[in-house]
Order: sequence, then structure tokens, then C-alpha cells
Amino acid sequence: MLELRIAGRSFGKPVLGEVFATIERGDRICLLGPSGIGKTTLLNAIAGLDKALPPGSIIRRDTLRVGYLFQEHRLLPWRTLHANLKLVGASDEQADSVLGQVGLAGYGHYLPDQLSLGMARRAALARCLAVKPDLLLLDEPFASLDPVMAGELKTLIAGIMDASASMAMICVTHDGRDAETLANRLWYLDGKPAQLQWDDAVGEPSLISDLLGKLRDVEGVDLV
Ligand SMILES: Nc1ncnc2c1ncn2[C@@H]1O[C@H](COP(=O)(O)OP(=O)(O)OP(=O)(O)O)[C@@H](O)[C@H]1O
Repeated sequence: MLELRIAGRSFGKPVLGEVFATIERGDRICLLGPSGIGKTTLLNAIAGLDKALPPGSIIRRDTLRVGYLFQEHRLLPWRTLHANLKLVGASDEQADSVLGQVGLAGYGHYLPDQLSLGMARRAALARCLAVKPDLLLLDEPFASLDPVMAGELKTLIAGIMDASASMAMICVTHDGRDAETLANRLWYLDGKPAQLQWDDAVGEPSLISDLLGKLRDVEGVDLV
């Protein structure tokens, strides 16, 4: 569905080096790498938000709808959840449906600031789902959540992906164990400038465990 042919990306200093990869429907990729290495930069590029990249860096083979869960919820604070969802084109019915999907049925009239962090993140996920995405980009969706909330959100995301074989997902995480629940493919970004050091398709949970075992040996990987 999408091909990456990034020759590099600098912000005064080089951040990303060459990044070549192909993303197909059904891919569930966990993107790991040390803090500050360029994971969000890569996600922004894939989302098409990085206008400084030369044409041809990101090739979309189909017309793709992208749902992007940023690190912050980025909902408009003066609008209700319902109104936020309508801004991305959801009908009343669709807004109710996606709120229900993320466990927020009945919260449509709430303002974002009236929600807990976990609820606000689920509301932002509902906005991603409202665009009926072909590609779901998740930037550290479990950060700052307590283990119970993080576990619930992980199960929710895994269920969403199980229900849609044609959707692809890239999830940035600092916890390699997330890959065991969520991923069928693992990317590991590292180096100066950063490149994909690992791009492994893994179908069996045991293979993911093997891979995580290897990753534990890599200095600087933030595995809990
Ligand atoms: N718009 C920008 N302007 C200047 N520097 C930037 C910009 N965006 C990213 N950077 C720099 O690029 C590097 C990579 O940042 P990025 O946020 O992509 O890393 P990350 O791997 O997502 O980090 P973290 O794991 O801490 O979220 C950092 O040094 C950051 O300061």
C-alpha cells in the first residue's frame, strides 16, 4: 500500500538516514528504538505531514486514509467529543459508533479536558477510526497510562486490528512486550543517522519472543 524511499531527513543535524521499506495491508508493525532517535519523525513522514521531504520519498500505491494517534490527543478543547468527531466527517451515527467502539458510549457531550488521560487517548483513537483508516499510526499510545489502562488499550487496539484484515498499523512503543500482543512485524530504528536496523516479518508469537530476546542484547534498547 505504501513504499518508503526516504534518502534522509535533517533538522540542522541529520536525524534519519536512508529508510527503505514497504508497508502492506494487514501489516501490524511495532516500531522500537532509543529515545530521540527519530521514530516520530518517521511516523510524520509516513503520514505525509513532512512537507520538507522531496517528492518520491513516500509512495502511496493506493488512495489511503490515514488515522494518526499523536502523543497528545490534539482534540479541540472547546468542542465536545461529538463535535470533534464531526469535524473529521463523521455523521452523528458514526460518531456514536466509534465512541462505543473505544468504550466511550455516552461521552459524546463531554469536553476533552473533562476526560482522564486514558479516556482522552481513546477519544483520539475514536477520531482515528472515524476516518475509516487504511493505515493506523500510533505514537506511543500506552505512554503515561497505568498498567491496567495500558493493557485495556492494547487489547482494544489488537481487537480493532483483528476485525480489519485490510488495515495496516504502525505503533511506536518503548516496551518490546507490546509487540507480542500487537505486531506481526518489528521495526528497530537506530544509528546516526537512524536507519531501520531490523525489519522482520514475524508470524509466530514465539518468533517475536526470540526477536525481543535479541533486542535485549542491543545496548540502549529500552525494554522493561
Ligand atoms: N520539527 C523539528 N525541528 C527540529 N528538530 C526536530 C524536529 N522534529 C524532530 N526533531 C529532532 O529530531 C530528533 C528525533 O526526534 P523524534 O521526536 O523523531 O524522536 P523519537 O524517537 O520519536 O523520540 P521519543 O522516543 O523521545 O519520542 C530529535 O533530536 C529531535 O529534537
